[in-house]
Amino acid sequence: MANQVVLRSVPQSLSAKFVGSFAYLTVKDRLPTILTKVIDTIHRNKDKFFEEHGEEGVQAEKRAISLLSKLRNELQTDKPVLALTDNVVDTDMWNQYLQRQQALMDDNEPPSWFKSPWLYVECYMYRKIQESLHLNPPICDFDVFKEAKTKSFFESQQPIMAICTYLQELNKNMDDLSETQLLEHFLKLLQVSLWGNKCDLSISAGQDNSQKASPVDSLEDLKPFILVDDSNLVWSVLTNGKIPGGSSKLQGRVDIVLDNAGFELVTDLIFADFLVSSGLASKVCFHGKSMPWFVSDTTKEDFHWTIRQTLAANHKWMSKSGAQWQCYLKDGTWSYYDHSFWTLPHEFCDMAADAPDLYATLQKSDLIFFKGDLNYRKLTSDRDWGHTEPFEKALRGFQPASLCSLRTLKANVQVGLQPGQGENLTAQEPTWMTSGKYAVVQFSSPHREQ
Ligand SMILES: O=P(O)(O)OC[C@@]1(O)O[C@H](CO)[C@@H](O)[C@@H]1O
Ligand SMILES: [Mn+2]
Repeated sequence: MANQVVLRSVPQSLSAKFVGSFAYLTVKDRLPTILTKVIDTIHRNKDKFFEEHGEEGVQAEKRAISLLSKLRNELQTDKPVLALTDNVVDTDMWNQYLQRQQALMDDNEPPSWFKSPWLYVECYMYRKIQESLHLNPPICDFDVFKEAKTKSFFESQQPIMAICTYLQELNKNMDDLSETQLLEHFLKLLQVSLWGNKCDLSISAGQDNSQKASPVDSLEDLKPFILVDDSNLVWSVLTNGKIPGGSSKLQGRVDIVLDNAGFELVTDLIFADFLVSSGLASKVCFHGKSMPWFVSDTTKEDFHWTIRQTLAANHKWMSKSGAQWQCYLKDGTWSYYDHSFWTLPHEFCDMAADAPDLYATLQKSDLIFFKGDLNYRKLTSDRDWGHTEPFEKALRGFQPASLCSLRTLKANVQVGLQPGQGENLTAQEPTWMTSGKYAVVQFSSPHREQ
């Protein structure tokens, strides 16, 4: 009974079926463009495939491109979404999900690109890119987005140096900090990690070669764009409910569900370093993607590559930071995990039932940070919620531990706002939900008293 009431009160999924919506424009314009870039990347790497696998590599390249061109055509002409055929670890999960989507369709129509939920078809596109490679074994490990991720890391060297310098200076003085100073630094580094999610991948972009292009310097100007700021509740968890002046640190386990590689990943590593070196946390578990995903998302390879590059940098504080991070990984203070659930199309409220092992892992955490926009869409089931609906309600029972979303807005779902706040923003700036200019630090806890 109660379940039926909950089901009926869930708003509909965002979808390209709403012509003119952001979902519609993404499926119509952005996804085919991404597919075209993927095809181009594979083609440009033809010589590499030949060098590595001979003629077989070239044939694999041709077949993969042909599958991807077919996919792009199916997308653009709103053809049915097809079952996967690559027989790998998550294939059955995807095909079962397709059946679930089928059951949701009116008049027994097949799920399709413009009629099904946006979250589903967008995730499906990235999984289909992977299928086109899985079906062509010599090139199945090729990361079609690697070049873009690498470029974004190298283009952000200036702010990366600045933030590593900030971290190392802070670490030197950590023992002398008062609780109030610790809180100040915590807020700064949390916000650096938050704005690291901005779509251009670099907070200091456009300030060209200025030496003082530190992400920390921009924070004050960015504050008005944080629409919900629950940082005090996050701090409260990390200090066992003590406000500044007290001296109780959680020293527990923090999990970070990562989003993008490049500059954002570095800001997450910096934040994680601070949490450990300040004693606020004793352990940090990172969660990344087990396949190339949404162009810039972090895979295991990206994670370790980034740390190696930071260590190898010709910059004292960057290099010191990288060395410290290697040590944290070696001694188990930090650990990296991936799980196929993160690259499934499921809303996170499905996790307890569909990936109970991952849910149980997260339940062991004291505080989980979810980075970025896609994680927010999955937390809130990517539905058309009213802006004043409570975050807890949109989570629909997903509550493995205290959690905090650090997200810049790049899709039109936003809950937990004050009455009138969303309407005012819409009146002033119609694209406020998709421009990446605004952000939220949104917290929820199973132990929350209010
Ligand atoms: O999760 P992220 O990296 O912050 O953003 C992912 C994203 O770029 O992809 C989708 C649009 O195609 C949106 O959810 C969002 O804008
Ligand atoms: Mn991403």
